[in-house]
Amino acid sequence: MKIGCPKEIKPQEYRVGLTPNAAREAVAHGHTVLIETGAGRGAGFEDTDYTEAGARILDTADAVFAEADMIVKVKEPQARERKMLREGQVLFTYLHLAPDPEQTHDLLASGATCIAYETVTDDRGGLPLLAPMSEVAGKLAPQVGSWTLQKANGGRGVLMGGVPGVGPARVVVIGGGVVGTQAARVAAGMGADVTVLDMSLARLRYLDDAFRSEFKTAHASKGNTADLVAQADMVVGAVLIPGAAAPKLISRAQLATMKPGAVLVDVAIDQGGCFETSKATTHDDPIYDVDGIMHYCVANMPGAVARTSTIALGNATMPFMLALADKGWKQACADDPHLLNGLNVHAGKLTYYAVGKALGIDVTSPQLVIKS
Ligand SMILES: NC(=O)C1=CN([C@@H]2O[C@H](COP(=O)(O)OP(=O)(O)OC[C@H]3O[C@@H](n4cnc5c(N)ncnc54)[C@H](O)[C@@H]3O)[C@@H](O)[C@H]2O)C=CC1
Ligand SMILES: CC(=O)C(=O)O
Ligand SMILES: [Mg+2]
Repeated sequence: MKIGCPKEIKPQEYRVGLTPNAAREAVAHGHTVLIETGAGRGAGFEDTDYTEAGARILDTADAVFAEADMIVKVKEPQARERKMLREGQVLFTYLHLAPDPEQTHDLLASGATCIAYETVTDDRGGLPLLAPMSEVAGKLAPQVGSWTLQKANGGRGVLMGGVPGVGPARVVVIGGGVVGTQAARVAAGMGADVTVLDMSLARLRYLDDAFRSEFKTAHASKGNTADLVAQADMVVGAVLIPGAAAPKLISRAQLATMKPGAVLVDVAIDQGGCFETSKATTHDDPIYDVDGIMHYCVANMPGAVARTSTIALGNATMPFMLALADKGWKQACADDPHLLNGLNVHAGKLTYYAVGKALGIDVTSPQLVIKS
């Protein structure tokens, strides 16, 4: 199979879909690997690293899309990339379709087969291709949130760890999954007073067992959430219902109950955001103010630490990329129900129920699609 990897074109996105190590493995499996020139540079990989791994360098994204049977990327395809997709081609990348009707319609129109990293599952109920980027974004959240809390950035002017005689910042994390756990650990490590809210009692039990000395837990009832948010200096939004649009957990009216200059970091923004006032921002212009509350809503946070993120993502995607290339997408998905859960679009049909529900589009069962 010909596997193509274009340079990412989303603003300030420096990750790349294939590392030289992944390219080397694919070549060892008998595949041809096509890399757009400069695709890896932002993550510290030169064209020569790829040619030494046995890949071929092409001059343009158009050439990569035209020749490749499968495109491996990081971010959801941008409008220009969507025009280059074609029937029969496989796209393997993050998609986040539920909050993105335009992208969904373009992918359906392309006729391509689109497998979303974020809905591939594993045996333990996890999301193995989302987890590494959630670990990164979770660790970044208190870092960017503490920067936003600084006075010059519109924040409250509160230091995360406080100083002797002055208490620490209060940080509330809503959603105690991968992002939430990492965010809570880093915020606690910075000396903040941290509480993690989750709907799942099983998850709260686990967090309490593992991290009781570092942070507190609370059930994410509306009342608890409202009380804690009103006292918070920083709130991190980290909830997920896989593949679905994020539930809105803080309304605009609630902002008036918060401390002026408090900070909302909405990591769940890639699924539409979990605060009513969230709208996606970029690394170029990451923060904005609504009613005196500072919002940070960058939808590709891990792009800021592109080298760490690229290597972590590549470690996770490699076995799935190789299965898709070795067996073809249909057989690979038939053999692995977890990979089949990643199938969101095939030949003009939507195949993921939570996306169909969010966008009001009919869904065809992925099991039916692989039998056809
Ligand atoms: N902005 C960015 O750059 C990035 C965003 N993300 C996003 O971060 C979000 C969280 O991802 P993960 O931590 O990997 O998900 P996860 O599945 O590990 O954790 C989500 C948690 O939210 C909880 N939850 C669901 N509904 C809730 C509610 N109404 N109230 C309280 N808790 C609730 C679940 O019980 C679960 O523990 C996702 O939307 C993901 O796509 C991930 C990486 C990068
Ligand atoms: C998960 C995701 O959307 C990202 O890493 O950018
Ligand atoms: Mg994202």
